[in-house]
Amino acid sequence: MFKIIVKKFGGEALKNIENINKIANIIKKNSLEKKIIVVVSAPKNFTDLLYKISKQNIYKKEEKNVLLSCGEQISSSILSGVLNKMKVKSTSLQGWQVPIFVNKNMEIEYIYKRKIKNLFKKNNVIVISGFQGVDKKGNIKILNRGDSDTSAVFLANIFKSKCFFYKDTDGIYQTDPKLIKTKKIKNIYIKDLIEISSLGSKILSLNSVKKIIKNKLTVNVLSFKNMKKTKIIYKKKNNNFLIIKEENLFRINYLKTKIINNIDMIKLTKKNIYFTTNLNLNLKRKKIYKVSVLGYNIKIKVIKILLNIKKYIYKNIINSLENKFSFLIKKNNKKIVLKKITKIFKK
Ligand SMILES: Nc1ncnc2c1ncn2[C@@H]1O[C@H](COP(=O)(O)OP(=O)(O)O)[C@@H](O)[C@H]1O
Ligand SMILES: N[C@@H](CC(=O)OP(=O)(O)O)C(=O)O
Repeated sequence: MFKIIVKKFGGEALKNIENINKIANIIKKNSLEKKIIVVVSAPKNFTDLLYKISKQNIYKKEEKNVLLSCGEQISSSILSGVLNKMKVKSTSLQGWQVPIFVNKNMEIEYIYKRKIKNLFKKNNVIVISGFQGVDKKGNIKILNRGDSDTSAVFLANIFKSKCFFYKDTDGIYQTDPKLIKTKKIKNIYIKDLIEISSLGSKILSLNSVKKIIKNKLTVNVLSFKNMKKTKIIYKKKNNNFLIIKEENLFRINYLKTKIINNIDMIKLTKKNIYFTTNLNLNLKRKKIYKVSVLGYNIKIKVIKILLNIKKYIYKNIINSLENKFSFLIKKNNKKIVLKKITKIFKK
């Protein structure tokens, strides 16, 4: 059998025709030696818009799924069209055409290989819509937010192929490089990616990281602009990675997460502060961000961080665990807080 590789392109890569041309050139180059499964998500912000539309209470569940999955259909058809125009033999497939079976928990259950294999007899590239599939009754189903990464990883697993995730950043940085200037992390231990993703980080979805680990898949996260990357490693090195993650509580539906429901103030020692408290509901109307600091040996820095950013912390809601430390701030203070923390870790 011919060699297959999987390449996943996200919202950034598909947000305009300039980027689409760029990624089509990357695909074209590789398609000379290998068969390529390309997994796409919706153009940037498109799914957010569809979610807003779907909030109107007029749609049945089946129609909602059709609506929310249509961003990926736009991406896959356009990209396949651009590839064919460049003389790359390509075709597009939606989740139901493959088919990719999705269960009621919005998880991929099974993917049929036959159609993909057959189409590779006449095509070099198959562009598959991520984030979507079909149920046993033939209804279109979607996955969880961010899970077009998971579509890519499942496809890589059934074809035992390598998986490449193309981003607009050239790797994983200490914090979002679009917000402030920070250091790039050269290597990241795969299990640390779980921590990062479970905090709602945008790098790879949590479900996809779990699947990567379970099936020991080879993955790369690289830039579609310059091909630079952060290496994902399977052996733990003594690197003291550090990620500072900020997230808008309302985007990730924070009120549903465990941290908030569990604990009230527990312990305050010289080195560690172990407390958190329930969010009060009027928080809902405020623009509150959760900032999390992740990494080895961060505990000893917690007091220092707190002293530096005390005045920005919102209502002292703090939570510190093994390698994690989180607190809430108001949106306007995001940049200054991130700058202050990165400075502490520079020393
Ligand atoms: N620690 C980080 N390192 C790198 N990028 C980050 C980090 N935190 C947030 N980002 C943001 O994640 C974005 C890429 O993720 P995402 O939007 O999921 O990509 P896509 O959907 O295009 O694949 C980047 O544009 C970057 O601004
Ligand atoms: N479009 C879907 C799926 C996805 O994974 O998107 P992205 O790869 O752009 O994060 C979402 O917004 O959830």
